[in-house]
Amino acid sequence: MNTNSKPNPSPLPTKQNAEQNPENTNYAINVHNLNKSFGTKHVVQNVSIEVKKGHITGFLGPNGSGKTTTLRLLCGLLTADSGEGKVLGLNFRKDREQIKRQTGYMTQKFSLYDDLSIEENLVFMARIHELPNYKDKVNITLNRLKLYDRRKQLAGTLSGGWKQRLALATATLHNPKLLLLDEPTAGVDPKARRDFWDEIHDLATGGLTVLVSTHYMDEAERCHDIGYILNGSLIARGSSEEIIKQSKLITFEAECEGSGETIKTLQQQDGVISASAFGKRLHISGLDRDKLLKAISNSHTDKNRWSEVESSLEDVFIYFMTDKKDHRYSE
Ligand SMILES: Nc1ncnc2c1ncn2[C@@H]1O[C@H](COP(=O)(O)OP(=O)(O)OP(=O)(O)O)[C@@H](O)[C@H]1O
Repeated sequence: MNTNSKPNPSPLPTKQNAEQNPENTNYAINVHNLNKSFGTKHVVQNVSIEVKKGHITGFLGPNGSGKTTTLRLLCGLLTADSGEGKVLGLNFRKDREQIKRQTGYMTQKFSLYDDLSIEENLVFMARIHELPNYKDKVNITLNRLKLYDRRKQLAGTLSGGWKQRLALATATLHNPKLLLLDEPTAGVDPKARRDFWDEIHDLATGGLTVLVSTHYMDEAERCHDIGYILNGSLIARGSSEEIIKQSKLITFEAECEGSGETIKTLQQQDGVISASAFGKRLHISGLDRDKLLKAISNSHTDKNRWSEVESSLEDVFIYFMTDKKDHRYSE
């Protein structure tokens, strides 16, 4: 299956309704028709997004689809070419400085000073934010993120998980109302990722609104809502369950080891959007049940081993990335 080209499919229904009123104070973000170009490249195209206060929204999409640019536009780090609306109750184009002050931003590279200790990194950040009583705030943050015992350790000597924890500490030290996380768990182990997400949920329960860009399905499932961006357009928006349902994707699974040949045969069948092996299971997805059943019978696998299962978020995202236009969003 050729997945190299990435066309823009027609948008799926998004969660847009009367609640979009920019004055609605339940929303931390309520921005419409956001556009941004770099030279001739239209990187963010008419993106409209609303995020409730205290919600965690995940942005997914292929590399270069515009996730980071969208995050940066929303928090005032980049200027939009056009668009309107409010972020944290402020005009997102005119009040960028105020929005930035109330935003925490954690990048994939963690932006730490390796030659400073954990505590010195936090003190430095506190001074940048001109925080009053900064020593108290640093101590509270050290304790909250369980960094106190290591506070004298140089950041450059920390493992990936501890660096991530320190980066989260520096991004939240000033008690922001909005937290942006750009692929925050790339390269950290599963335990550190889990602890990180527990902390993010605690912060959200306390009212912090979180936007996170990620390539991980399990992280997407931990978000309250997801936005899928393809070629600069927001093509799907909702909870993971809603996105799976909206896609109308049908998936069959078989308990058998799939040889490369079987998978190849399945991939070439009419109506098959994706076919792949997961350990001892084969998985095929498409939009037309009859065509999928025909593909199964053409694949020389035991028909009785196949059963229809609920599509996963990963199945749906692979579907969004395929170039088989004839399969898209057919009723
Ligand atoms: N400052 C810039 N100047 C020119 N082009 C840029 C700039 N920032 C981003 N781009 C381009 O805009 C497009 C979208 O980039 P962006 O970083 O938003 O994508 P992304 O979805 O976050 O990608 P990834 O998953 O790889 O991080 C890419 O083609 C990128 O090269």
